[in-house]
Amino acid sequence: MDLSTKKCVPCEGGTPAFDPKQIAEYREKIDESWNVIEYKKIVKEYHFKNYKQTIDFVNKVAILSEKENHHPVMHVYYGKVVIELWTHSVNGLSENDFILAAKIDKL
Ligand SMILES: C[C@H](O)[C@H](O)[C@H]1CNC2=NC(N)=NC(=O)C2=N1
Repeated sequence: MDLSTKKCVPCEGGTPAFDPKQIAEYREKIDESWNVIEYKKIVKEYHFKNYKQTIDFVNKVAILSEKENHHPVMHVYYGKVVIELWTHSVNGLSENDFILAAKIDKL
């Protein structure tokens, strides 16, 4: 199943965050360059030639996030963006995080 073809869906309140087994399963569905941090979030660095390309990418991610109604934390540097994904409403990881990761990697 190509996660990038799925749509993020609002998390019902009370939905539990993914457990380590689910995280391991979904981890295999996204690029290996994503790192799982303490079973709480997934993080990936993107590198660019200059600041304009960096900001162009950030804007594309912002537009995608609005469309999916699922938003990453983005740390923006001169030629690098560090993207952190987790689901705030469950204070951990959900399928939405892995869907958005797959979509971001296709931008
Ligand atoms: C009301 C709105 O749907 C929610 O606040 C959405 C917005 N974007 C979100 N993004 C992320 N990463 N986690 C959320 O729980 C979340 N919730």
